[in-house]
Amino acid sequence: MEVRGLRHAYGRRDVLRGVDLDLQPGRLSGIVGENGAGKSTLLKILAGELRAQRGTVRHPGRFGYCPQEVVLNDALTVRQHLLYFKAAFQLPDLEHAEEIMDVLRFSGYADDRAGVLSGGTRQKLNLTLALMHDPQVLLLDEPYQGFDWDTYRRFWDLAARLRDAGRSVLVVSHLAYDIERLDELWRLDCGVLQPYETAGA
Ligand SMILES: Nc1ncnc2c1ncn2[C@@H]1O[C@H](COP(=O)(O)OP(=O)(O)OP(=O)(O)O)[C@@H](O)[C@H]1O
Repeated sequence: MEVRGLRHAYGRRDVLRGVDLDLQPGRLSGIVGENGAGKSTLLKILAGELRAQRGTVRHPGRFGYCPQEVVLNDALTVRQHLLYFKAAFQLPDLEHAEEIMDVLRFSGYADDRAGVLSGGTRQKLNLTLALMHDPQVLLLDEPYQGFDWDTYRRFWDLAARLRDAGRSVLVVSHLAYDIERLDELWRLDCGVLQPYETAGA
């Protein structure tokens, strides 16, 4: 994915002031920034959910987007969500989705309605829906929010496996935990991306 010169403002509030970013296959990348720095705005633009006022986003293939806010239908079961997305992604089966559910340890919830799931389990479903079509580029906005420690570690193992399989994985967070797991890390500060090290953190 190649991003050049992204600029975006909400009214008079400049949020992105010229963001350039290259996401390479087989790289696990991170972006950190304070609350309100513009991380979700950037990911929404990369995912095509929001149109930037200036700049370009180019990507060669399919991508997966895990938004910060979980978008589920409370009346549908976990399995019904998977079937809905299977149809949308035109997948032959749910094999990959079931593997991810197994890694995240929530296969036992397949017949539960989303409305009764715990926050962490809703997030597991959110992440599974973003990954189940095996996208080449993964855009993950605070993907481990609500995860317990064990699930958090499993998430990173999964992210590393996807990277090793040649996917581009971008993880956005307000906290720079576990930065040694990343191949590269930027800080979104004052509307531009800086290498994390040069930010002096
Ligand atoms: N739809 C909107 N209309 C107006 N302002 C917005 C809108 N969405 C975001 N903002 C503002 O833009 C700024 C960046 O918001 P954004 O959600 O991108 O930040 P963030 O880095 O993801 O924050 P957090 O870490 O708290 O999730 C904030 O000041 C926010 O209030």
